[in-house]
Amino acid sequence: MEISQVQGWKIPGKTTYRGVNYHFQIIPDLDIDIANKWAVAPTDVLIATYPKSGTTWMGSLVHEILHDTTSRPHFQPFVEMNIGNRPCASSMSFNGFAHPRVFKTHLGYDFFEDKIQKECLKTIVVMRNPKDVLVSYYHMHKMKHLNSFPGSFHDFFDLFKHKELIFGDPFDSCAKWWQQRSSRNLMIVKYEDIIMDCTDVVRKIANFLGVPLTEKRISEIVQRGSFGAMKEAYTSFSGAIFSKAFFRKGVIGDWMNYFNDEEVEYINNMSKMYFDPIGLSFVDRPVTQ
Ligand SMILES: Nc1ncnc2c1ncn2[C@@H]1O[C@H](COP(=O)(O)OS(=O)(=O)O)[C@@H](OP(=O)(O)O)[C@H]1O
Repeated sequence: MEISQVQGWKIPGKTTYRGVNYHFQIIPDLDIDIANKWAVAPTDVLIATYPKSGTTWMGSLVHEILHDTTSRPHFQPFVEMNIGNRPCASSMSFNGFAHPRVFKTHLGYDFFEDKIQKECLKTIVVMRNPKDVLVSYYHMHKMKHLNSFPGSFHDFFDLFKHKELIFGDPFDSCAKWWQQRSSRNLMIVKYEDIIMDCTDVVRKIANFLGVPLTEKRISEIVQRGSFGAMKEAYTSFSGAIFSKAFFRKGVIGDWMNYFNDEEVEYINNMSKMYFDPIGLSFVDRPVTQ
């Protein structure tokens, strides 16, 4: 399929702001209001990601660390958009949630700079290797709620090359967050590290959030955060279709089943350009331990 044909495909309600595409559910006064409406409480936590990088997973781990709950699944509101029937945080003026409140966002660092640097908003950023992100994002676009993207993975890759993806370019997003990695209130976690050693990641997050956890509780959180356990909980609550959007394969390296040689070369060059100079790298193949 030609890219021109795929470009005829309509991203539902696409709106563009400062050269980046956003989704229709995003509130229109995006530029000023989202962060401004938010009176940050000292215990608030923001989980920031480029889509398909492990947002739901981190949301669940953080919720369990903070709230010590046994009920599931947990849904944290997105700052900028409604998911299903759940209102976005800004439409509720960030009130009405149990403290400590946990919010999610796919927006970039620029939107939250003041909140993080001046108001000490604790922020956990999850990043994932962009190759697997693109494959996961492609599968999400195949779904009905994103107008069932009609093209192949290669067509989707072209949208990425043309900087047409919703929420912009994964390289831009990761590079901007990574450059802030020494900020006191910011913690960056790589999806691949959670896969490889979830216990260590849970311990570090608990430490960052100032929550003491017993070893028993840590292992419970890790077990409840496993792909199988989470998928089961979400499927029984929301049905298989919804659950498939957020729990598809959950592995490192699925990109190898989709990328052609040119795409591998293109994306490796992007990594050289964006990530090498700032010392950011990702594991992008399964690691045998
Ligand atoms: N517990 C656990 N373990 C391993 N992997 C997991 C887990 N939970 C979610 N996932 C994988 O994360 C991908 C979805 O990312 P997001 O939650 O960020 O999606 S979204 O942006 O909120 O739509 C999606 O990746 P892919 O499987 O590659 O599509 C999910 O399967």
